[in-house]
Amino acid sequence: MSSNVPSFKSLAVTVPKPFVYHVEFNRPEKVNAMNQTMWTEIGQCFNELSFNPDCRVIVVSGAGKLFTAGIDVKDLMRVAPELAEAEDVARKAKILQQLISRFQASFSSMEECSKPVLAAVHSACIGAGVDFVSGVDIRYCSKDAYFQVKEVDMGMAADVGTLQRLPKIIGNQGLVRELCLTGRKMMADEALSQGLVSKVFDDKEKMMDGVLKIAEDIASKSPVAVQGIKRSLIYARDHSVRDSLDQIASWNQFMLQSDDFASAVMAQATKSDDIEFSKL
Ligand SMILES: CC/C=C\C=C\CC(=O)SCCNC(=O)CCNC(=O)[C@H](O)C(C)(C)COP(=O)(O)OP(=O)(O)OC[C@H]1O[C@@H](n2cnc3c(N)ncnc32)[C@H](O)[C@@H]1OP(=O)(O)O
Repeated sequence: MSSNVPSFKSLAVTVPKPFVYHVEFNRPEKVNAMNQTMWTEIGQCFNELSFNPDCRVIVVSGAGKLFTAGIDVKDLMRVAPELAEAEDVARKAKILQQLISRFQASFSSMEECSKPVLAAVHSACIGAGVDFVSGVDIRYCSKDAYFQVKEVDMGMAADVGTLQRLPKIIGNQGLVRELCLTGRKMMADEALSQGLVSKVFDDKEKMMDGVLKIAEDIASKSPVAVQGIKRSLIYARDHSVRDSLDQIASWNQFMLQSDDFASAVMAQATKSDDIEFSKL
């Protein structure tokens, strides 16, 4: 295995295609429930891959029978004694503030990662799983998949991304509220028709083949173009059109001077598809 492939306890990282990194949630015996180790490692993984020049695209999936059962509730309960010992509401709140901020930073790392992140979901994607997929660039699933914003059944408002990002992915605001307020399962066909996922595959095997092909296609493009597109789309989501036009003008005043632009324009003009871009 190349030294440029990070190694973790709760995530399995491989390189199935040139420049395509596959990150697998790897606690199959606990249906990929997210314990403290996994929350920490998710942040470390995407921060590391963001600056890894051998990585151009990242595909995330779950090992075993389902994508993820959400937060590891047993692990979460370990915070209870610490809270009980804290003197008063201000001290208890500080402990929770730190925990929530750490988890939020972990799930913002996919968005902050300069490389596109594609999620391939099979079977269940529950609770924190929906927070996670709301933070990636493109979602795919298999026919047996469902998405469940389960936090309401735990007596809490989701706090690591779903309520902030899902309404910007699904256009139907009433539907977002219904999903979050009832905790009902959104099945694959509904996820497709409402734009949460881009494609539904017959089964996990076909999904992984299909998603890796899409990732390979993206990885064959200029990394200057791909990283610029990701950054600018996220910027445009959060800013006005005017500000976003300024952002891309500032970006491209540098990036249009790159070798990638010159060689891609030449390849288009000469109808050549034999083009290799430097690592970024
Ligand atoms: C600051 C807070 C930040 C984030 C908060 C996020 C909130 C959420 O994520 S809410 C969602 C919480 N998750 C759930 O409610 C799901 C609970 N699990 C299930 O409903 C089921 O396990 C299942 C996903 C439907 C799968 O069922 P099945 O296939 O029958 O497997 P099981 O036998 O139930 O599970 C196998 C094994 O995994 C353990 N496990 C399952 N889910 C969790 C979990 N969320 N946390 C910890 N452990 C979990 C289960 O106990 C089994 O373990 P054994 O040791 O084999 O008993």
